[in-house]
Amino acid sequence: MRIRFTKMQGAGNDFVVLDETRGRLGLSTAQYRFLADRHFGVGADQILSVREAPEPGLDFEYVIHNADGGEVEHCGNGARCFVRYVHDKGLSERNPLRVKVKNGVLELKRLPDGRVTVDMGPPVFALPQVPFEAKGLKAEKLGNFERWPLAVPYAGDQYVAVLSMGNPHAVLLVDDVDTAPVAAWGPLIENHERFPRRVNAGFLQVIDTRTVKLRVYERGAGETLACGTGACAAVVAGIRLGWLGSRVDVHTRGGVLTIEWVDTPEHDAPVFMTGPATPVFEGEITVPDELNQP
Ligand SMILES: N[C@H](CCC[C@H](N)C(=O)O)C(=O)O
Repeated sequence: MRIRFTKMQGAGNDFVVLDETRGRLGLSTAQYRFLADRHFGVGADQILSVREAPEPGLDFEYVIHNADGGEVEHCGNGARCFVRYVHDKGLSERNPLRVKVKNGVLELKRLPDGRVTVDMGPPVFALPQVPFEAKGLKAEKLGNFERWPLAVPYAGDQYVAVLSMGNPHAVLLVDDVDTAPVAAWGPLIENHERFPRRVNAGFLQVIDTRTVKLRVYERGAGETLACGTGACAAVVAGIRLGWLGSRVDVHTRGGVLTIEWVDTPEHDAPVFMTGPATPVFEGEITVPDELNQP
């Protein structure tokens, strides 16, 4: 199958974007994996599909697949690229856009300077909704949050903050992101048995109450240069743990994301993320039909 795509990146987190507003491509997991492959395909952390809105009052549906081909609930950097793509392709002039994702609706607003602010919705802390299995563990209370001792093979118990931004996150505090064991511990945390649907592992270094550095070993993609939902999860955790203020610049290896969240007694305010969204190139590629097994 011959398909057209647009390559985009948001703070170095890179995407293949597909226009499915005029019909579904019907790609299989193996075909998504092919598109993301950096040697045999286009190469990307995630594949983003732009689809017709499933119901009135919404502008589009936004569907995300990780580089491993699995469909996921959310992608923050991708959401910024989504609105840039829709406007550049003339699919809509509305700003902000309201788009349906797996677990909710996002509002995407392009700013005059070209950056995009996304209303990422509220964080979710209920462990069964992350999901995280805490049975038999004793949490460490800190600020108005808790951290859980995660047994990391060969590294002992590592305390992580656990929450969801629609997708699951485990946030670990480190002294220095540049020397943190991201490559070694990332896959061990991603595939930890206490996360039944795996997890994105964030390595957070606090510089001051308004500034952090972050590396994320992403579920289904490995370490990326930036992770939007990971930045949101890290800042929300840092605020609740008492380390951060309500507006934080997150320095990732691919750029800076600004996250804003006002903690309230119910902890259910929406998280706002602002950052870049950049088209890189247009292309066409033949996706092997023999990969189209269910
Ligand atoms: N790997 C993530 C999806 C992409 C998230 C990330 N690229 C972002 O910008 O939020 C997951 O499996 O939940």
